Amino acid sequence: MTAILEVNAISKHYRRGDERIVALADVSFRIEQPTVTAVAGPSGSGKSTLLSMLARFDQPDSGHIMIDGARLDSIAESGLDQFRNRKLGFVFQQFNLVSVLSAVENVELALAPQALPKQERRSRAIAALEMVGIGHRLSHKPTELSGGQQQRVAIARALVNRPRFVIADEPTGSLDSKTAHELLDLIGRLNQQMDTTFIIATHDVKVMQMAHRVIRLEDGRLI
Ligand SMILES: Nc1ncnc2c1ncn2[C@@H]1O[C@H](COP(=O)(O)OP(=O)(O)OP(=O)(O)O)[C@@H](O)[C@H]1O
Repeated sequence: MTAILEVNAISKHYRRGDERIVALADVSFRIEQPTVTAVAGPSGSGKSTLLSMLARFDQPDSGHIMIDGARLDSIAESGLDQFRNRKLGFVFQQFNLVSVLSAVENVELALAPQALPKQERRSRAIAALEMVGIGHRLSHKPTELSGGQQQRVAIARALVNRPRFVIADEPTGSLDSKTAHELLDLIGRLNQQMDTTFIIATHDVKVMQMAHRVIRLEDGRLI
C-alpha cells in the first residue's frame, strides 16, 4: 500500500561559524492513513526543521520525502506554490492572520491563487468558517476575536482548499487549557470528517494524548 507520507532517512545540518549543528539525523517514518500525528521533543530537537522539510520550505541534505507516492524533491520550483496550495494547509502558534482583514477575508486569501469568481470565493470561505464553528464572526478583525477564535479562523484558512495535510506548529501554544481542548476536539472531528492528515509539532501533552501517534525527536533523531 502506498503511504500518504513517507519520510526516508532524512538528515539536515546547519552551520553557524565553525559549528556544525545536526538538526535532523536519519529520520524515517510513514503515515499510512489520514490520522493525527504529534511530533514531540525538547526545544531544539528538530521539530520545526522537520515540518519545514515536509512543506518543502527547505530540503534535506540526504534522504527524501514522498507525499501521495511522489517525491517532494522532484517538484520544480515553479510548481511549489501550486503543490502547497493543493496539498497543504498551515497553522501556527501565533495564528499569523492579517490584522487589517476580517475573518472571512483572511480565509479568502488562501483561495487567491485559484481563479474563482468573487462570490464563489466568499461562499467557500464562509463554509470553512462555519465548519470550524465561527460563522457568526465573519466580519470581525483578528483583534476583535479571542485567541481560540483566531486559531479557528487560521484552521478555516488552512482547510478551505481541502488539503490532504495540515501542518501545525504549536497550535495550542497561545491558548488556555479549555480553549486548547476545544481546538483539539475540532481537529479530531475534522480528521474524521474530511480525512485530513494533521502533523502537529508540539510540547503540549494534551496534543500528544489526542494524537493517534506520537513521534519523538531528540537531538534530531527519532527515539
Ligand atoms: N537556520 C538555522 N541556522 C542554524 N541553526 C539552525 C537553523 N534552524 C534551526 N537550527 C538549529 O537546528 C536545531 C533544530 O531546530 P528546530 O527549530 O527544528 O527545533 P525545534 O524542536 O522546533 O525547537 P522549538 O521547540 O524550540 O521550536 C536547533 O539546534 C537549532 O538551533
